[in-house]
Amino acid sequence: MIEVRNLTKRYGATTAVDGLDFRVEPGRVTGFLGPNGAGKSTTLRMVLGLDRPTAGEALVHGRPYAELEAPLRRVGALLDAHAVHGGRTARGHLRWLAASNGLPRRRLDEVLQQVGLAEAADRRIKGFSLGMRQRLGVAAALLGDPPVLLLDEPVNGLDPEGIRWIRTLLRGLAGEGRAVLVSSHLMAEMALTADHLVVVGRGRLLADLSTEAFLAQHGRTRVRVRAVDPLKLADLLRTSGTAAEPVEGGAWEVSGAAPEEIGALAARHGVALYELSLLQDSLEEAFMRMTADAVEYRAVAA
Ligand SMILES: Nc1ncnc2c1ncn2[C@@H]1O[C@H](COP(=O)(O)OP(=O)(O)OP(=O)(O)O)[C@@H](O)[C@H]1O
Repeated sequence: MIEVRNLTKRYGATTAVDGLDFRVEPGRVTGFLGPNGAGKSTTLRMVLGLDRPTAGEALVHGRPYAELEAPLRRVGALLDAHAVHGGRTARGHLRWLAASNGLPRRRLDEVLQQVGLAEAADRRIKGFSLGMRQRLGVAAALLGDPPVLLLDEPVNGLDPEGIRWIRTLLRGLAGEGRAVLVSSHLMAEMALTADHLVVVGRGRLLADLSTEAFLAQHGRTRVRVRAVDPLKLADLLRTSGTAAEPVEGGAWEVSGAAPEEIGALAARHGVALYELSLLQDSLEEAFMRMTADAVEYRAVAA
């Protein structure tokens, strides 16, 4: 388990992480989300002992990372897929990591197989595509068979098949009871992968709840309705007291009413419908709405 308590990091006048508190529980994938500059990477670096907190603490299995014995057996991490020696082969890179952590040699072939790099094991990393480097980074994270995994943007550079592979892998690892923390900007992907979300903005905690609860709290639902006679429908909606907005193609989007209510209303007034459907915000839309005030850099309209 990862536990972050009042975690704070200041760089001069910039407060990158501002009193964060959250836990990453075993048995689920926790998505770590936030706009650019929100403090995600800084937090992950502090969890891994690569940066020292200005205040507060980040604990893995109840201890700071630096105090863990054989850390690769306790927590696996993928931070920067480029931070590898290009002159080494994939197997050479993993062999060096395994030796420095006292891990058995048989793990090399197991993880190379698991990430789909068995064929490329003896090629030099400098010839690897970004996707292959990501896979190698995942292999390194899995090498010690750790109960905690921490991955910063693991799907960067992966093609659709690779993205699907990461999703299945992470869900499988959580299914085995591991604690998985994964940061990503790809909301559609997070909606499919993460059971739980920790959302940060300007270094502060904005939300810590299940993906389902996040969507229920921050996503809107509307009813899309389209009738044979658009003018009749418009009149009906206007007099019904619902909040309705016209959209393209003569359709309307109604908020604050269920499809059943709109359908029954239309039937009572003899308005034949072509379409009646419930629209739910995607995780991306819900996320954009909740973080709108916490975006550090945004395009300003000229
Ligand atoms: N070494 C550093 N020195 C000074 N400021 C830093 C340093 N590292 C990060 N920052 C600042 O801290 C803030 C948080 O940065 P961080 O990289 O943690 O955000 P992030 O959420 O990971 O962003 P992104 O999604 O863009 O990767 C930013 O304002 C950044 O400029």
